[in-house]
Amino acid sequence: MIYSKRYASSPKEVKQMDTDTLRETFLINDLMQEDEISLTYSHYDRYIAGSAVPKKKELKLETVDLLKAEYFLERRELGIINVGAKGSVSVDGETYTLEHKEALYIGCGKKDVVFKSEDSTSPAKFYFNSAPAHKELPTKKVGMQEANKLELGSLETANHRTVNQLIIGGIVETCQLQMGLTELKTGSVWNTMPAHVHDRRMEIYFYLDIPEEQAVCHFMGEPQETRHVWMHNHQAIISPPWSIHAGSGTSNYSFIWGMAGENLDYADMDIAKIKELR
Ligand SMILES: O=C(O)C(=O)C[C@H](O)C(=O)CO
Ligand SMILES: [Zn+2]
Repeated sequence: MIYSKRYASSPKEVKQMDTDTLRETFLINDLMQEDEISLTYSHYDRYIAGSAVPKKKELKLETVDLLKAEYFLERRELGIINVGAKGSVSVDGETYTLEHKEALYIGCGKKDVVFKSEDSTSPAKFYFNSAPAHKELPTKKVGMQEANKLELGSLETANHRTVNQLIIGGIVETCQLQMGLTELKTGSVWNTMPAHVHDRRMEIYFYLDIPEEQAVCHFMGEPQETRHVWMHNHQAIISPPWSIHAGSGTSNYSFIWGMAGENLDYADMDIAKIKELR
């Protein structure tokens, strides 16, 4: 298992950071390694982002010492989205097949979570997020057809996109986790514009579908004190609750957003006016 921990930083601290420090503190660039589970534990809302790519062998989600738990989901819930080829997740012996871009929610209390690929020449690539949970809730699979879809932006402002809300109230009951997958239309490059903050929830963006040789410039920081981090395919970035999180690509792309914190209200955002960004 590849495992790391990230501390929380204050706006004052982030203001002083150079490129390397900013990347070490917020960028997650060890995801999607074959036959490995990678985990990053953030002190923001004790959120975990990780991946599992079972190529030659099945991968079991084991607990880590930091959790001081008998098993990974003893006090946590888990959301998984498959960004690779067909695979399955077995949850205490029950198997859920996940096609490309299908999601699975697993409530706390499940002891045995095992990731498998259908075909080792074309493995499944599972991206997952986990947050502390206070009660057991049913496991549920959600396909892209079941997603709650928001059509946002326009081609004129280069931000026409579909926000597919997958693990969200009304579709799946969770304790504090929300996850979804946003896809930008051809010709649109800006996600989450106008940008926002939500002091009540932290968030992590995981970028995917970025073509080879292209990249996304992710913007973070307080709305009047922004910084940027260049992102490549299958990298993720932690957004503190006080930070904007938005990006512009050199082509269109997709990203998975996941968040947790004080509430489960997706629409609870404080918009940062474009003209007031600095
Ligand atoms: O493109 C968007 O807009 C998003 O996908 C926004 C995220 O869902 C988000 O930041 C939710 O807080
Ligand atoms: Zn957000």
